[in-house]
Amino acid sequence: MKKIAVYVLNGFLGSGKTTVLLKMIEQYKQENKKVAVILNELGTVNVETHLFKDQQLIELLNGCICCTIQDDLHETLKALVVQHEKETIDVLLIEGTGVAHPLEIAEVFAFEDLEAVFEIESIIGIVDASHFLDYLSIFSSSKEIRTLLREQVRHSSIILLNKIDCVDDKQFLKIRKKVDSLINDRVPVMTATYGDIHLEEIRKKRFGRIESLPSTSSHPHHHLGSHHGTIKMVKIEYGQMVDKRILTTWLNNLPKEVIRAKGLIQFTGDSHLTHVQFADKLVRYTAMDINDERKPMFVFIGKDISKEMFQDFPHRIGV
Ligand SMILES: Nc1nc2c(ncn2[C@@H]2O[C@H](COP(=O)(O)OP(=O)(O)OP(=O)(O)O)[C@@H](O)[C@H]2O)c(=O)[nH]1
Repeated sequence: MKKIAVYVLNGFLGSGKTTVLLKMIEQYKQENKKVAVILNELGTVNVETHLFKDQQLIELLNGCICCTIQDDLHETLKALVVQHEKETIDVLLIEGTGVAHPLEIAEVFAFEDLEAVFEIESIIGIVDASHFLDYLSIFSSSKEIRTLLREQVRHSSIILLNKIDCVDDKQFLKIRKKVDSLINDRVPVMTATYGDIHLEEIRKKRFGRIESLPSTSSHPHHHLGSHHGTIKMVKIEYGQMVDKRILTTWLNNLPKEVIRAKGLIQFTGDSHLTHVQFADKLVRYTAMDINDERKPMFVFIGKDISKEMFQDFPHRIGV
């Protein structure tokens, strides 16, 4: 039986994992490949299911598959093995949470029952070129986040510097130098804007067997414990229409502990929902299909955040 090729997409919050994932799915579809996707979210909800129309999507929610719900990943993979026996799955794409440790995802594949069926082709470490250096600065981030960022880069087998459109040549060289200092020279570094990578390039640069992934052998079943213990997700459900200008101002003034936010919102006067993204300190809106009838909601991800911090959310932006 042909093995299922596995790609783990890893990278910090908002770095562009979903963007890259969608580009990869699109290309595999053009090649008529059967793709399975596992998407992991820290919280109880995935705001972005509408982006995966006509795609088998397995959502693992409410924890990190690299630690707290690693068993769920194992069970999901076992179910995929059963599915693979009936209809061949060519590729499995796994998107970790923005705070996942890549090796702890990869180590699940070392179980004997899975090793025979899956082959990790690459751990793609997606780096947000627009904010990587900022996040690594002691003035902007906690030690915990800085350590996690370095670990995510160190344990990737391909680095993808995304959001290249947001940096000039000088900044790019600085980021490249920093990334190079964290990886060994066997690890290829690619660049992308909105995840515009070509599968052919990714395939050429793959590492192949899990044993040869950087540092895997020096990390045998060793958990990093609290590497993202204080990163929390808070969900807010919101029934009213929202004024766009007020929401934008509110998001732009969120406390710095909030690293990422995403949501579905109905703006005043609209009959459709809008997908709201707050990443790398920028707010982006995308109008959604009028037939999407999900309830408006918002999730916030950040260090030591709590629901109380957002208690006045509806009063502030409701009209
Ligand atoms: N300017 C710019 N924006 C980008 C690029 N790639 C992604 N984005 C935007 O950055 C935001 C975050 O991208 P996602 O793909 O959702 O990031 P993610 O890593 O999946 O985020 P998490 O859900 O936090 O894990 C979205 O609004 C994207 O449209 C890029 O190359 N350039």
